[in-house]
Amino acid sequence: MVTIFKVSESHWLTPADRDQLLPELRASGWAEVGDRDAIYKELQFKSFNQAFGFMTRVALQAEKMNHHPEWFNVYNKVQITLTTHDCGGLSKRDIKMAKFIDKTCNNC
Ligand SMILES: C[C@H](O)[C@H](O)[C@H]1CNC2=NC(N)=NC(=O)C2=N1
Repeated sequence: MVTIFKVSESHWLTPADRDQLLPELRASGWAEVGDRDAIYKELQFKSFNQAFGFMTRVALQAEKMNHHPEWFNVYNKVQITLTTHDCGGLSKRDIKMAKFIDKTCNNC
């Protein structure tokens, strides 16, 4: 008898998950936060208009996923921290959101 464990997307990432999933995000500019189990990236756009348009698209995705970034915007810069509050650290939702962010900002 095979037992299949379905791990929810908001489950804490195991070390093996991290070894598999984080290198790709590090390569696109994400960094692990020193004092939190979270990942961080700074984005710079051509204008505030571009930055806010990006934030609008991410906000809609956040609502769709029920997974919200911690972010800070000054003019054309957006600082983003991703972590899963429900599990107190990184989960697959953070990986999914980071990939969406990278796709949406066209490697800005
Ligand atoms: C009540 C609501 O569903 C939860 O608080 C959701 C909302 N958005 C969230 N966003 C993030 N980043 N982590 C969460 O655990 C989370 N949980």
